[in-house]
Amino acid sequence: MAAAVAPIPAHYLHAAVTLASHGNADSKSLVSNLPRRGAFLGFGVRGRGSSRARPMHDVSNIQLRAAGKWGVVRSELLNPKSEAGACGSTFEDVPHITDWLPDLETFPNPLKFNPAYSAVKKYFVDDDDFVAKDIVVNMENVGSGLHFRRAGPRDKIYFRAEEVKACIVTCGGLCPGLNTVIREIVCALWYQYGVREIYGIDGGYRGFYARNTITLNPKVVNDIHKRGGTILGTSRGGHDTMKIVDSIENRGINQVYIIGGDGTHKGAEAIHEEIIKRGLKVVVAGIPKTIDNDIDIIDKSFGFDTAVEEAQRAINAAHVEAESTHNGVGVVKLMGRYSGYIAMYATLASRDVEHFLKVHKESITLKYIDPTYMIRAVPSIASDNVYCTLLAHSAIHGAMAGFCGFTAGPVNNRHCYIPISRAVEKQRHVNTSDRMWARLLSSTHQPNFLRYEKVLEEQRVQREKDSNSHGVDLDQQLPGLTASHSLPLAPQSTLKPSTSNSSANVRI
Ligand SMILES: Nc1ncnc2c1ncn2[C@@H]1O[C@H](COP(=O)(O)OP(=O)(O)OP(=O)(O)O)[C@@H](O)[C@H]1O
Ligand SMILES: O=P(O)(O)OC[C@H]1O[C@](O)(CO)[C@@H](O)[C@@H]1O
Repeated sequence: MAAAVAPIPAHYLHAAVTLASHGNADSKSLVSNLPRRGAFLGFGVRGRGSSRARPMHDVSNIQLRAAGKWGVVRSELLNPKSEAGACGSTFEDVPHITDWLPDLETFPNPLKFNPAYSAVKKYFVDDDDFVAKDIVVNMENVGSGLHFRRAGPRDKIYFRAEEVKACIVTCGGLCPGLNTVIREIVCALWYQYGVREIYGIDGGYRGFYARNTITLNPKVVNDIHKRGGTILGTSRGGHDTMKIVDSIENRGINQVYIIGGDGTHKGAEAIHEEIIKRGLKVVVAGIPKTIDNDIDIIDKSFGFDTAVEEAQRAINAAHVEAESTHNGVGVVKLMGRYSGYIAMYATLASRDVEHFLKVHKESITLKYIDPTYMIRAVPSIASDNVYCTLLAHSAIHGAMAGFCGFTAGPVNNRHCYIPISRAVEKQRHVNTSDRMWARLLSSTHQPNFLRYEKVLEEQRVQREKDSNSHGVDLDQQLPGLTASHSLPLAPQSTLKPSTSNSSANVRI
């Protein structure tokens, strides 16, 4: 039985190669202990509405109380509303429809009269609640760092049910859970806020001006969460800001729910800015979707857990194939673009990996499995379904409360409204110098690929210890690799069959 390589450092992470399994998970917790004593947070921040500054005792859910009055710098409507608070804290707020339409009427949130929700103690979120991006603190910097507006229903809303005309669009690649988000936006608008006009945009951004809309209601979406894909269709390209906003204006749409990845969100930001320029009473709400998990700030994107779960099936198959053959090697290709998270988590979850291709100058039997499109086309698993529900609810509560130009998502497990510009500022990718990577290497008994010279040195020492007892020349383990390479997959070209799900005999 031969062994194989995984994971591969971030910039190479597209394929995970699997084989022999190792146990020995590193169970160290990533999160350091939070201080037990209460921390007094008295911030001088501005919030919507006003309340007294109070001490807070739970730094994992910091609720920042406003000390001053709300104010908007109208000349800077298109920039993120960033506020500096005490202790080096920054409050990155999202736009609000009153920023450009200051005299809008407000209405009581109908959830007050909803039998399910009215029983909940303190159901409405305080307007001046924020969530800390970094919750691991030491006593000297408690409360510092970035904070985002907490998501959730507000007691006052800016839309009457009968005036709402909402639309939903899905863009970019497929991702498990898309249909669940669509379903929950429709059902929550319908049942929680009494909205009756909800439309689906057919086939991504270009559907705004090139296609007819699809009428959505709870009956139409009832079972769609059990299916993969998106009932609305999706596409890449076709973003024409002017045409899209013309279509929004002409159709009288006033709530736009945009589900997509970073490209989609850049498009959403452009639509939001054009809406402000035209002074329309229209809110744009983003729901981050990416199987790659590369959207920064939020804890995790929906569909990711489903993708990792589904990847296990391919990895298991590769493992069985490899184990059943003399010198068997299984190679599994996984999606992830430049981020590498699916490969990393799938590898860590399965541990079906061994770190080297040992060179015995004999044939290996290589089985290559490409499950990429299968992984993103499946329906979402239970945990993703629940997550999608919360995302959809966060988005509609935010839109009904007049927030806009935001994307909704969990930050340290608390749902927030994040300015789109901030969410797409940079793409996240696997960090090969953080604890998770170290955990992965240790759990799968792999060397630190980034310090190749050191690895070679360690091997040399090991070889001396082994005193040639195995008859393996370790100098030949990684043929063709120079110290500048970080990826010990020298025979990569031979490991890359042209067809998917193929098998090959490779001599190395
Ligand atoms: N910079 C941009 N400005 C405006 N629109 C954009 C921009 N980048 C991408 N878009 C639009 O967003 C849509 C989706 O973009 P893209 O294909 O990059 O997928 P994505 O949203 O990043 O999702 P995925 O994670 O699946 O790749 C396309 O319709 C594209 O035209
Ligand atoms: O749908 P397409 O155009 O084949 O794109 C595939 C890409 O889309 C994603 O699934 C999502 O961005 C990537 O992981 C993958 O590289």
